[in-house]
Amino acid sequence: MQTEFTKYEGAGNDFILIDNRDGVFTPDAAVIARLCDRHFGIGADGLMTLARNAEIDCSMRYYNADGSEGEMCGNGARCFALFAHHLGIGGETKYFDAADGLHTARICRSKGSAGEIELGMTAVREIRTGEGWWFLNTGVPHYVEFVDDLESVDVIGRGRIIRRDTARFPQGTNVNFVQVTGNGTIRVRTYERGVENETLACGTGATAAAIVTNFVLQRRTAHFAVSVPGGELAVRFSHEPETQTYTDICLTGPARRVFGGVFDSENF
Ligand SMILES: N[C@H](CCC[C@H](N)C(=O)O)C(=O)O
Repeated sequence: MQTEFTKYEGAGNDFILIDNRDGVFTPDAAVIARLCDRHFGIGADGLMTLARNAEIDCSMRYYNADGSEGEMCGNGARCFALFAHHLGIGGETKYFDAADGLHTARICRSKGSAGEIELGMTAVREIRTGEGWWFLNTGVPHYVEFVDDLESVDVIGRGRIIRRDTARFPQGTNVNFVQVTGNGTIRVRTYERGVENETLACGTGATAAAIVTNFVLQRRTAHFAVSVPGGELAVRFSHEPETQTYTDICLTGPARRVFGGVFDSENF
């Protein structure tokens, strides 16, 4: 069977998008892992399907490069919204759900294959802290640790160990190292669940890092410029210091269609 796909990237976090409104594509972990393989497949950090939804514009499902399902992906969801836009689905603001809940995505700018998208995130859950680390769920689980020099961190080596530390993080966790570079500016490097290499950006990770920075430094700053290896993201939110609640969280950043093609399922 021939399946059409489109490749997108958001700040260098790259994805295979499949329009599955006809429901013909059946996600299978081994097939997804093969499609995401950079030598034997198309190559990507993850794969997303777009399905019909009777109440809202559409539904997104996200799979990591190893074929495991993730509840949400920030960079992926911006790419997903632009993909929906390119397919002519919905208005300027898209309404869709992911496994973590409902999302809105406003297409702030769209020109040719590229766009700027403001994505509404679900409310933060499970903030907790340990010695020198923080943990929270911004759609998917995130570990956050502050460092003085981001360049010298062994992101893959340390990330691999922390990611699978199920004694502390029962569902596993994405791992973020954060350097504060100014008031409202941070740099982040992430090692994700379900991907073997360091990704160039992680949207839910950038969001988690901005929230923890606010939480730890007890600042009123609720606007963060987040620099990641693959580009620049922005995170803003409403913060209630008395109860430490974070709501109306928005992640803004780029998304771009890179190329499209067809694969033959029999080969995967
Ligand atoms: N790249 C992502 C996160 C993917 C989710 C994932 N790695 C997991 O927790 O399973 C992002 O931009 O938010």
